[in-house]
Parts: sequence; structure tokens; C-alpha cells
Amino acid sequence: MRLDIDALNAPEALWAADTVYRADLFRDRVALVSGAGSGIGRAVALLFARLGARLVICGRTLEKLDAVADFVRAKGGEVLAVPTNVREPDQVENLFAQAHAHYGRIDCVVNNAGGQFPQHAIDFTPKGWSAVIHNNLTGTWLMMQRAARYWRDQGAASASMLRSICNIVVVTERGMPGVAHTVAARAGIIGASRTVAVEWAPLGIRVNCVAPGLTATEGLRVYPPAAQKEFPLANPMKRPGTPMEIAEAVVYLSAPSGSFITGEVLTVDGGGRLWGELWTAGRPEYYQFS
Ligand SMILES: CCC/C=C/C(=O)SCCNC(=O)CCNC(=O)[C@H](O)C(C)(C)COP(=O)([O-])OP(=O)([O-])OC[C@H]1O[C@@H](n2cnc3c(N)ncnc32)[C@H](O)[C@@H]1OP(=O)([O-])[O-]
Ligand SMILES: NC(=O)C1=CN([C@@H]2O[C@H](COP(=O)(O)OP(=O)(O)OC[C@H]3O[C@@H](n4cnc5c(N)ncnc54)[C@H](OP(=O)(O)O)[C@@H]3O)[C@@H](O)[C@H]2O)C=CC1
Repeated sequence: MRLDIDALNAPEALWAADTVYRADLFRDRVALVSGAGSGIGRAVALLFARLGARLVICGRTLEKLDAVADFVRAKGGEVLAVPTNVREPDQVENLFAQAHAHYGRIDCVVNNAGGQFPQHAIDFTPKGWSAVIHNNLTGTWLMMQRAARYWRDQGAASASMLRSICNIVVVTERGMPGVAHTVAARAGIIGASRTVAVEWAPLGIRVNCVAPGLTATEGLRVYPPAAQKEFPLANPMKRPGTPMEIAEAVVYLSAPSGSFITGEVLTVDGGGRLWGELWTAGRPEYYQFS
């Protein structure tokens, strides 16, 4: 089954899509979403906005952020867009400072910014490995730690504060040939999340991860055509997930629905952990059927 990536990711379609959540779920809350200029991050940001949240969005490319911000404002929402490379501590610092100056509070942080390039692991160069580790492990970590420091400095949590961190990772329990660097980075984030879920519980902070399986976003276009052709074999549902399906999972963990959940990984992969093949850099000859 093929899904139309452009149609599924169109802001109007995301805004109009059915959601199980009530329209004022995040009224008076502030949600910060990284990598919100495209794909999953944009879908998460738009869902938060539809549910009444005021947004802080970041990513490296101002034009992409502006397009999302303009769309949300046209719908009556409030957005602060701050171009940020999450790998740079000073830029992360600036992001939180601007968010606080603008809204005076932050309730939910979604660390979605990330990505990788497909390559057989044996060919990784030190520079390529470092780029992916810094993007996905260091970048997410800097955001998590800054959020925790922000809430610590705000003082004791009250019942009206959500204090939720949700990290977008990948499924690490299965082999995912072609992206060993990102699997290593995301496994690091999952491990760190479980530990700081304990360390930061006294601050009223919950830390969870969402692990999407193959999801129909523009990001998939970096994969070679041979890989893309086989993507419907990635799980027993024989289709990629949609950005909205991931966004609803993020909201579940971030909202009061997740109030007794911390240190958890919510896998949203259509059963891909259980059955399926995912050759992100193409299927090697050894694994051909004939
Ligand atoms: C399907 C599985 C599930 C997941 C799906 C998704 O996530 S979909 C979402 C997917 N969305 C995304 O993935 C979007 C985000 N992804 C990205 O922005 C990049 O992949 C990034 C993480 C490397 C960016 O880090 P950056 O700005 O630092 O990168 P840079 O450009 O400066 O390169 C640094 C070094 O990395 C190396 N190298 C880079 N490319 C290739 C390649 N094709 N080939 C080989 N090597 C490559 C190279 O060594 C390069 O140095 P050089 O040789 O140029 O001196
Ligand atoms: N689509 C899929 O099948 C899956 C995706 N994921 C993960 O979900 C997340 C979103 O991916 P998806 O929406 O598909 O792909 P996209 O490439 O559309 O989204 C990635 C976003 O992250 C931003 N970004 C990347 N690096 C940085 C950085 N250093 N600092 C700030 N922003 C950054 C990009 O914007 P810009 O380049 O402007 O900075 C972009 O908006 C990623 O972490 C991805 O790895 C996980 C599993 C499966």
C-alpha cells in the first residue's frame, strides 16, 4: 500500500485530520517542538496548536519555521519561531531564554529534531559517524538537560504544570541495516531517558520516548529508490505510519493522559518490531531471494 507523502504532510490536511483529543486539552500550555519545520515535528506542533497550546518551534532553517508559524497564526494560534541548531549549546540556551521571555512558562518539550543518512556501517567515516551521533544523541541531550534545568529553576511543580519531555527516537530492538549510527545514538537517548526519569522525578518532570517505525514524511526521500520500493515490507500492516499517528502518540505521553508514565518508550511501528524487513540502504545480495 502506498501513501501520498505530500498529501499526508500538508498543513491543511493535518489541521483537518480527525483526532481523538479534545480541543482545549492544552489551553494555557506552552509546547516546544524541535525540528518542527517539516514531517513529524510539524505534525506534532500543529496538533498541539489545534488543542490550544501556544508553540515554540525550532529547527535550523528559518524559512521552514516561518511557513509553519504563518500557517498556525492564520488559524488563530500563537507561535514563537527560533532558528536553532540543537547541537549547539549556546543556541539551545538562546532558545529557552527566548521561550521564557515570550511566554513565561514551558510545559512540554518534544525533541524531534534529528536524522541520518543511509550507508552500510562498514563504510561510515569518523566524520559521518560523529555528525549523526552529535545530531541525535548530543543534540537531544542538550535539549533534555536544558529543559530540566529550566524547570528546576522555576521551583516546585504545581498540579497545573505538565513538565513533560518526549524524545523521538527509532526502534532499537530490531536490526535496521543502513542506519547503525542513528540506532546507536537513539539507544543512548533511550538509556539516558530511563535514568533521568528517575533523577528528575523529584522535579516533577516525566521523560518518555516515542519510537516511530517507518513514517511517511519528506525525510524518507533521502533513501535510495531500491529501499523506498521495499518500505511497504517494513511491518505486518504493509504501510508506513502517518505523521498524525506519531503526533497522537506524542500528545498521549505529553498530556495528563501520560501523568503516570515516565521512562517509557512507546513504539508506533505497525508491528515492525515483530515482522518485516527494513533495508534503508538497499537489500544486499546475500539477502536476495533468488
Ligand atoms: C528508515 C529508518 C527510520 C528512520 C527514518 C528517518 O529518520 S527519516 C528522516 C530523515 N531526515 C533526515 O535524516 C534529515 C536530517 N539529516 C541530516 O541533516 C544529515 O543526514 C546529517 C545528520 C548528517 C546532518 O548533519 P551535518 O549537517 O553535520 O551533515 P553534513 O551534511 O555536514 O555531513 C557531515 C558528514 O556526514 C557524512 N555524510 C553526510 N551525508 C552523507 C551521505 N549521504 N552519505 C555518506 N556520508 C554522508 C559525511 O562524512 C559528511 O562530511 P563531508 O564528507 O560532507 O565532509
Ligand atoms: N520518518 C521516519 O520514518 C522516521 C523518523 N524518525 C525520526 O523522527 C524525527 C523527524 O523525522 P522526519 O519528520 O521523518 O524527517 P524530517 O527530515 O522532515 O525532519 C527532521 C527535522 O529535524 C530538523 N533538524 C535536523 N537536524 C537538526 C538540528 N541539528 N537542529 C535543529 N533541527 C534539526 C530538520 O530541519 P532543518 O534541517 O531545517 O534543521 C527537520 O525539520 C527525526 O528525528 C527522525 O530521525 C524516526 C523513525 C522513523
